[in-house]
Amino acid sequence: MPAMIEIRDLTKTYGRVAAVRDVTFTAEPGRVTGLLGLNGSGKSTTLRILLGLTRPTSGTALINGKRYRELDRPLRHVGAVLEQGLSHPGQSGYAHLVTQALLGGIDRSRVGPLLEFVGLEDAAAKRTGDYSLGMRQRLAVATALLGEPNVLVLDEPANGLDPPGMAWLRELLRGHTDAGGTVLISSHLLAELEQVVDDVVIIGEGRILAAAPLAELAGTARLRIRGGDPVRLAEAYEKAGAAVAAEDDRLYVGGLTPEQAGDIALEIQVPVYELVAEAQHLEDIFMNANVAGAR
Ligand SMILES: Nc1ncnc2c1ncn2[C@@H]1O[C@H](COP(=O)(O)OP(=O)(O)OP(=O)(O)O)[C@@H](O)[C@H]1O
Repeated sequence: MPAMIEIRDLTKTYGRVAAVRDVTFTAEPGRVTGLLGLNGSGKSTTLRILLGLTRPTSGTALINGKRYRELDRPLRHVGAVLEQGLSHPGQSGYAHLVTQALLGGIDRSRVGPLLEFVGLEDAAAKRTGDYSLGMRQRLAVATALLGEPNVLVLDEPANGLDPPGMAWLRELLRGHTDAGGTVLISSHLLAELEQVVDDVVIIGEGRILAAAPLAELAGTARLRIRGGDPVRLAEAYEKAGAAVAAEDDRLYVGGLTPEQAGDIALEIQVPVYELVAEAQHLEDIFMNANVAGAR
């Protein structure tokens, strides 16, 4: 079976607070899926349910077709890097990995090569309490890879990584998906994520605001239009099914090609002074989704 993550109709309420509401999305094999949201939007809750650390109020979160608790030898299916970090600061990186290997029923012979793989071979004997934040992230990634899982789940892995560390992580994740693995990564660092994700899931106040391939979201360039009668232009574009936002004397129009927008202006006899197709960055996509979600 291909490695994948399937979240369906997931809801989690804490008393009267709905941390996650009716969340549905999939993270597919061979692709890096980014789960994006502001603080408190429900990212961690979704990931914690996926990893069997929190019970959902309703709905399902499956890894390779099963709930985490139903997985036989879960570390062989899924490796996770969560925010809370490592438990024992007095242990060396090597000892930490050996302990985790033993707990997970994994041969300790994997530890040496893994330390090398994440670039910690020279720090293997050092106490993890003396590790830098970046080194701790590398060790957390090594821990996640212990069972050679085909699914990787990373909660805010970019925190604490410097630019070379980020480049290292990007390459590692790309290698994982090139080999057919699945990666789900949560973050609010949009510029960093933009360089690594294939698919984007935007979550706000516990709800999915957008879910699509990045290329599709970024490719739907919006048009910036300045014309003689913005009000009539906006009406005509909306009638044609476009999403229109006005700012000063400019309109931002989504869902039309430049040709369509020009033809419509000609039809209603409104002159156009400026018409620009703007490519969207992940940051714009994210902000637009949150603005639309708040309406
Ligand atoms: N154990 C809990 N008890 C009560 N409320 C909770 C609990 N865990 C999360 N929440 C609430 O659920 C909402 C979503 O929290 P969650 O941690 O999933 O967000 P997040 O997107 O991961 O944010 P962050 O980036 O800050 O970690 C928040 O309003 C939070 O206060």
